[in-house]
Amino acid sequence: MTKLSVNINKFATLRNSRGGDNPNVVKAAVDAELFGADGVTVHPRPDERHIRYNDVREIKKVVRTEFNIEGNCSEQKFVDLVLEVKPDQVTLVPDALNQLTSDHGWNTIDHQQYLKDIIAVFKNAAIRVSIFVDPIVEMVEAASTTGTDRIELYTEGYARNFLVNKEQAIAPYVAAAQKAKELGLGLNAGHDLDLHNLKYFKQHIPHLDEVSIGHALVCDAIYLGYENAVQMYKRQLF
Ligand SMILES: CC(=O)[C@@H](O)[C@H](O)COP(=O)(O)O
Ligand SMILES: NCC(=O)COP(=O)(O)O
Repeated sequence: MTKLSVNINKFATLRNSRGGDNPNVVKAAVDAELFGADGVTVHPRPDERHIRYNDVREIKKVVRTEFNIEGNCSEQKFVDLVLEVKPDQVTLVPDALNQLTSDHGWNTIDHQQYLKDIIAVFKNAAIRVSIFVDPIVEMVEAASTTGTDRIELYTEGYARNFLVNKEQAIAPYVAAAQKAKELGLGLNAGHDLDLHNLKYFKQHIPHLDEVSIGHALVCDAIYLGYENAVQMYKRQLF
């Protein structure tokens, strides 16, 4: 079974646009689970432009499935938050400061020692670790030496190329996923997955543990309703 973790960052973006508490992000987490999600993801950024650090603490209190916190571990504030909140999973993403959204995976070869050290910090706190990587076999191989439990394949390239040539788009992901399986790494995926491209991804990579989806799911929820949107995404994963 591939789990659907709903990324609720975009609820926070909407809330912050008016400065009040509508929509409430804790309710967005509770409802994601109520509507069938298998997990909740948040990605706090240093400027707190969407999910705030304090939201993460409040959301942790209500999540009954799996809580995944993504972010940049070069920020000590992020490391401290994760160690305090103790989610089920932390996903380490090599974002630059003020980046609009995540746009690349780790260079697991150049940053191998750094990753080993920081992953050990989270593993010592009994938090499962996943690292964000591009679909490159060599990066997956080096990831497997860092002590990470899982990798998350960065799927923006897949989503973009899917519209042009889906066979070509999926090919590097199949190769990276096979390598991860061979090396005993768990496998997550995310970024720009949507109702058009998700089923094909899952069909070609059946041993996928989890997808985290936010932007497209929240956009679909505007037209379809939140409950419908969550359930439609779930159905793509059967
Ligand atoms: C790592 C990743 O792909 C997601 O966390 C995505 O970047 C969402 O972050 P934003 O909501 O800030 O775009
Ligand atoms: N890890 C990816 C994620 O949480 C959501 O990415 P997106 O669906 O908002 O592009």
